[in-house]
Amino acid sequence: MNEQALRLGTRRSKLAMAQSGQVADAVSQVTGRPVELVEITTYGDTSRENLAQIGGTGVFVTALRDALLRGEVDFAVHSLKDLPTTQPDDLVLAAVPVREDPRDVLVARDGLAFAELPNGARIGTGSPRRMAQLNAYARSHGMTIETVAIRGNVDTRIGYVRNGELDAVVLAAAGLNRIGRSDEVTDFLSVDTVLPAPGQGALAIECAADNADLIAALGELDDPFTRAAVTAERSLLAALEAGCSAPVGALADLLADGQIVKEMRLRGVVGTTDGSTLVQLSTTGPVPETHDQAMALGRELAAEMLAKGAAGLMGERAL
Ligand SMILES: NCc1[nH]cc(CCC(=O)O)c1CC(=O)O
Repeated sequence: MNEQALRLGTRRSKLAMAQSGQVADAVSQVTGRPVELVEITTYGDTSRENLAQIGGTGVFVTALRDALLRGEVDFAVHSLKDLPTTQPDDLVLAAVPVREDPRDVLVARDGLAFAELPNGARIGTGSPRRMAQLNAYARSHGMTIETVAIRGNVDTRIGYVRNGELDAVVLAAAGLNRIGRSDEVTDFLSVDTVLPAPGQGALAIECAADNADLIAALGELDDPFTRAAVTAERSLLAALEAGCSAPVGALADLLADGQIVKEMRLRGVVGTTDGSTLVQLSTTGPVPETHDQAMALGRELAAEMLAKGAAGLMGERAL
């Protein structure tokens, strides 16, 4: 047994440390080698600028990828929804483990559910996708809400509710689960109301393309269904030519008849942040067995969404 430690490059945010720690344990199990966390600071961590202005969530990923390419670390763990859809040739996603809860959740004052928020409620989120869908829901249900652009880590966001600045914030269930704060959730938003970001709730374990032994070892942590689902979701995002800060939601899941998995369904949404227009479509097909088949499912839905005017809704990048 090779006892040399594997170096895992991670951001130092609480969420990144939590998910890297969990993956480190799993990698240790399958490789029999100790895993050492190497902290790397990214521009996205230090900048207080609006995410859309500094080039979207890719800013979190670049520094980790640079460390991988320089050989300073052996592998890295990313939130899949923060990964740009183009994969560099010299890096591979060696594993996409089983996805966590993909839903968005509400953390509101006084334990309120979304439908219980009073008129005029101020809801914080930095995500145009969440704004578009929350505003669309409010419009069609006779609610008035105000979506407020916020940034910061999970603690900062929840802090806006605790200090009374906002009535609620919207976060990903997976992130709260991973840092052990799921008890803060006051409402799980149905994916029929708010479709999550492509890849939300899933992690990607990335390493250098020439590291065949490590790729093979990490592959044991791969879940083929999660990989097929997130591949289809990200293919949709790429085919819409939307960036990671675009108002695009996507979720693929398996349709089963009893115990027997029949098909994969892919749902997609794109809208204006004020919620006045949403294009929301779904398609189903055989469960993809190859990367190309998963990509094709995403492209197919993108073509249908573009035919319904999706492109015109993505002009507004920021906020
Ligand atoms: N946008 C930042 C981000 N990237 C990944 C997660 C955690 C959830 C996940 O892994 O999908 C979060 C926090 C959030 O959106 O609340």
